[in-house]
Amino acid sequence: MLHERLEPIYEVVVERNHGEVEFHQAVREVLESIGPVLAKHPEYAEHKVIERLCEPERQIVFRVPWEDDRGEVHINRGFRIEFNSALGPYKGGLRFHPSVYQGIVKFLGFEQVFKNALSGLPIGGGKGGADFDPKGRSDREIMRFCQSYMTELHRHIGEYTDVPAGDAGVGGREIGYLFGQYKRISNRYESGVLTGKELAYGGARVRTEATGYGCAFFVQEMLAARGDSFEGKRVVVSGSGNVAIYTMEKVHQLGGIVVACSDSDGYVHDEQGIDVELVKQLKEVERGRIGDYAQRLRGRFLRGRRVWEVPCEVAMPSATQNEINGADAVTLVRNGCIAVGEGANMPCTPEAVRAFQEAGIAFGPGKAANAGGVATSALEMQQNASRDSWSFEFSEHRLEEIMRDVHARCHDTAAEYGMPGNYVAGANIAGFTRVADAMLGLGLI
Ligand SMILES: NC(=O)C1=CN([C@@H]2O[C@H](COP(=O)(O)OP(=O)(O)OC[C@H]3O[C@@H](n4cnc5c(N)ncnc54)[C@H](OP(=O)(O)O)[C@@H]3O)[C@@H](O)[C@H]2O)C=CC1
Ligand SMILES: O=C(O)CCC(=O)C(=O)O
Repeated sequence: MLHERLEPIYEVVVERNHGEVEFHQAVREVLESIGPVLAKHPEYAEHKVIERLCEPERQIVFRVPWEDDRGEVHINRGFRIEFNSALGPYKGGLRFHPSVYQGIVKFLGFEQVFKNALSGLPIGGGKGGADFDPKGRSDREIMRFCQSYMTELHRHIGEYTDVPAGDAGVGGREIGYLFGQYKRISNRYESGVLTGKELAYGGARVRTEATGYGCAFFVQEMLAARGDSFEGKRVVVSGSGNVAIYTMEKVHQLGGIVVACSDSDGYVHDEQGIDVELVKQLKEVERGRIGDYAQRLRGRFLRGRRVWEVPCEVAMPSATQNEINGADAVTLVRNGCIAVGEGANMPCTPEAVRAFQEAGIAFGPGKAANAGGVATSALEMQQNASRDSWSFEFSEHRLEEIMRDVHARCHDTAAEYGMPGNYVAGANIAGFTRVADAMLGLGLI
């Protein structure tokens, strides 16, 4: 249910952003949480802060022409949504996936605004991408696509303006090609213009691991708040990309056992515990399919099946939006799940979130649980600005501290507003109030 002042705002969002259902979903979830804030802070409504927050500051849509290895020309559509810069330069990743359209980029940008606020760091929110499918493309094709994409994007970004990074389909290889093209056409070695770079050209240690490690740290905090830990827990992780791989690695270090992971073909089930080095080899080096895991080592590959049918105590969705529906959530709860940490952005449908909350399990929403990636990107910006390079140990320690703070902010805010244990409300309210206060201070812009 929405607060009476928020229902008309939501209706306008739906009308003005026709058909962008993922964006509507993300807005509704935040609006459902912030009703109690309006009672305490009428100034937010008076200055139309919420209406302003729902409208991106700038939306860029552009043509990306490129040529494949056979000489055929392709045209993709590129996006960058510069959502809110009240707290700092727009910050957020680029997604290359055929499903990308305005509504996906907008939902991701909107989530990013609150996530970045929650991190406590000086970064605004933005997101971008293209409806380009990198699967099966050669390195040269990826390079040509990235160069064409950056040929337009370069005029919109900068260390003090907008700092993109990776997201699904965009990792170190793509960031390298994007940075190379930016450097060439701007004639500036502006390290802080992109994050997620390789160490050889201004990258930061732990950025590759940060989203997954951070999510494991967040779940560890939620379990500790209930007097529990990862020790001996069966864990299911979806996906087998960047977030999933480093979630699995850290869960194992913290004493849990990841028994299943997936890709869009199906899932692999390994009761002895997923061998993360093999997944790295299959996915990061060979850019292959998770189905090969069982043939190479052990376990079973179940094609076309849903990974959430595997019994576990902790579920960590790390693939894509809306990948756990209401029925999956009921199955997880029935099978003994006690905690969920969202590594992906908005992987649980509203029905799934409701089922988890009604069952009283610890539920960490993405804008809190996966904030470690963007937070470590902000640390990369800090190192670039000071021409410094921190050790792995120091960087990981900073990440762990940040995730502990994010957890505390959500936990304490939920309690302050009379909803103890509700991390969704805590994350939305804490993120919202930090951005809203900055927007009030900056005047009507
Ligand atoms: N990278 C980062 O730093 C951050 C990422 N995120 C979020 O985490 C999620 C994953 O990102 P990331 O790991 O970087 O992306 P990657 O592209 O590295 O990996 C995505 C993984 O998810 C799998 N996948 C995609 N769709 C499905 C599906 N429908 N069912 C099962 N598996 C699927 C992919 O499989 P396949 O290869 O078959 O497509 C792949 O294994 C996204 O929601 C992203 O927005 C959030 C914060 C930061
Ligand atoms: O590191 C970044 O700037 C972006 C990370 C990201 O895209 C996300 O948090 O969803």
